Amino acid sequence: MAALFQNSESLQGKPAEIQTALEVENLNPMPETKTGGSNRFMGDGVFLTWEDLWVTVPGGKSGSRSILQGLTGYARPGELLAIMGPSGCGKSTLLDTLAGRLAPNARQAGDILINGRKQALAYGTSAYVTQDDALIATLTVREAVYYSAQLQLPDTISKSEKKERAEMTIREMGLEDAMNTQIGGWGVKGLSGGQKRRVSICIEILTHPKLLFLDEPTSGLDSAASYYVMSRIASLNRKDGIGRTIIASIHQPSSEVFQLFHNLYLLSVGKTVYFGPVSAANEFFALNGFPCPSLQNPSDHFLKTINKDFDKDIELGFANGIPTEEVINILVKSYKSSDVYQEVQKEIAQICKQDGGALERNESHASFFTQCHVLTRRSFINMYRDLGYYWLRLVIYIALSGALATVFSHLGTSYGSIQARGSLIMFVASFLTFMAIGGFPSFVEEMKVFERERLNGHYGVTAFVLGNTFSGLPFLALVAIIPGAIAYFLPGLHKGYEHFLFFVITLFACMMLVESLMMIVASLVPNFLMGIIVGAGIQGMMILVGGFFRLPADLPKPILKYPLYHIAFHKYAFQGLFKNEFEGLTFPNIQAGGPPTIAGEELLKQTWYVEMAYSKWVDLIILLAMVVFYRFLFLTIIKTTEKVKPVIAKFKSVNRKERVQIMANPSATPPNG
Ligand SMILES: Nc1ncnc2c1ncn2[C@@H]1O[C@H](COP(=O)(O)OP(=O)(O)OP(=O)(O)O)[C@@H](O)[C@H]1O
Repeated sequence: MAALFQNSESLQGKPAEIQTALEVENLNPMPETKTGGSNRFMGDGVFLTWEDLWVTVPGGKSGSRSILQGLTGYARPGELLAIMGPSGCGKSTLLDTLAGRLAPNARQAGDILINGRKQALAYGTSAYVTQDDALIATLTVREAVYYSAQLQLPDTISKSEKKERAEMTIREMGLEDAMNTQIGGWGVKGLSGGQKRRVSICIEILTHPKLLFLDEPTSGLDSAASYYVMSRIASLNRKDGIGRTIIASIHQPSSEVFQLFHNLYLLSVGKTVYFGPVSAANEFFALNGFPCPSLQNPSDHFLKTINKDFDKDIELGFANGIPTEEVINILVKSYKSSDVYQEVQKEIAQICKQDGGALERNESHASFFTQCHVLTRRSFINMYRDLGYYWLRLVIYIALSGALATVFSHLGTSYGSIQARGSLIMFVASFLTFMAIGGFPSFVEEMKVFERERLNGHYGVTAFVLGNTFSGLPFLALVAIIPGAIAYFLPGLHKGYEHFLFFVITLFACMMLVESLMMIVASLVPNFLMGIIVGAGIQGMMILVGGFFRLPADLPKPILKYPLYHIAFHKYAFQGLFKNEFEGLTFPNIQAGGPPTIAGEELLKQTWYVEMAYSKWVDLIILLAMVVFYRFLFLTIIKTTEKVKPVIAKFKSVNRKERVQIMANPSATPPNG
């Protein structure tokens, strides 16, 4: 092995072969790329380096297990780096760590530098095609990519040019025939998994990002489509004369696809088995006693050699009769002592010496107004097409209002109608508003798309919140007016359109409040089931202390003293609706010895202890102010999370003592548990 790695001459011909292949395809006319020769002419490109990178998560006997162990490497402009390894070896974790998107429970240590500087990535500094496709299921391929183009490209580019850029990218990804097909999701069959992958790629390469991460871009694709897609990604390097830095994790590349890559990062159980030129990997394996059989795809051979998941299956046998764990250790050790590794370190030192500039955020260049406008339209179309977002709710609300109208039919103005009116209002203010929780699953899906687009810098948080708010208004109005009219007029609540208007606006405000509350929940608990439970629990508590089930004066002191009673929006909904209903009405009094009639105002004061110091319109204004406050709170939470995450990451770095422990006993904390 030493011969190969001491004599870099032996490596020189191979990139040229690859180069020739690429030039034939006219895809990737990049200059020679060999170990030790960084592309310094790529002045505007991004050099990414990482040294002694560790990632640990809670678990294992010692309380933490290491997913990545001391990884070192670099990615240079104009080059494609392939991260390969068996399933579960840490490929996605490496990409996430490099892209600054490590999971909250993980801790990292080691240096990741951009152009030789420490810089926090994410939120627009790079583009990342994640393993899961977070797309809006109701949009067609054309719409999804075009909306993205409108959000990401500057206002100076005309609409027709944006459309043309979007459609060209779709065609480049081989999706022309699916241009008008809905993406699809649960319940709606749309694109295949491989087609969705390609839509995700389209969206992220529209702006030709300087630093691009792709997590298994070819999963779900056949070998021809994989080659085609990877070729297009490689061809980004030809655009505008700027070299792009592209890092992709990849499973089972065909030999053709494999040759599109310049460097290979081979991982197993979180350790570096090999990092260097693709062309030299074969020799590295051969010199360590694991040569690739002729006629076998080298990438298949590498993965088979370092996959220990099936060691227990004697039938499959081991490479050269050696247990795979041992094979991995041999390769890891051998690599660490190779000249290639020395070259890698020299190269990193060279890169770090350069006075590179900080990587600018690739924030949306569309104006704030354009972002709001496009997001409102996109969200409106999604809400309109997604049956579960509002339409199903409208149907259920109509059915419930019909049931309400039947149960409370012919209310009249008898003494008994006092209690019936109170119960009807209570049902509307609590249960009908509670039902607004029904849009949560659709909202969670929307939040996944937001998370991806936000991290990739497509638009700002404020534009998203405004877009989502404006787009939902017509639907909420519809859900408030139609079922509201059924529940109001059929039983015969307080006559007069002013009273009906107040009833409908209160219902509308309460539903908006529940939606806003669920948005806050979704930003903190981004899990569908947990979110529903948390949201329902909070509302249940608010309903309970809202002043109907227990009269406000009788509520235990802590509930009144502490803010729960005052922040429970049901309090204002109950109060406002009760005032709206009872003020101005009189009822016969059946109690012996009392006056012949009871005024509604008396009932409000003496029976329900409603706060009469202010009018029902004040209650409504408080509700509307709460809507604004809740939306603002949602915005603040997202913005704060963005700022706090990098700070938390700093505090969570793996300390030296832990690293020493892991190194001393690596098998005690295997990345695969
Ligand atoms: N946040 C986390 N908390 C706990 N364990 C984690 C976390 N992230 C990753 N892991 C574990 O680390 C290991 C590596 O995961 P990772 O997703 O990086 O592997 P991978 O090589 O990308 O796998 P695949 O090819 O199957 O996608 C797995 O065992 C996984 O369960």
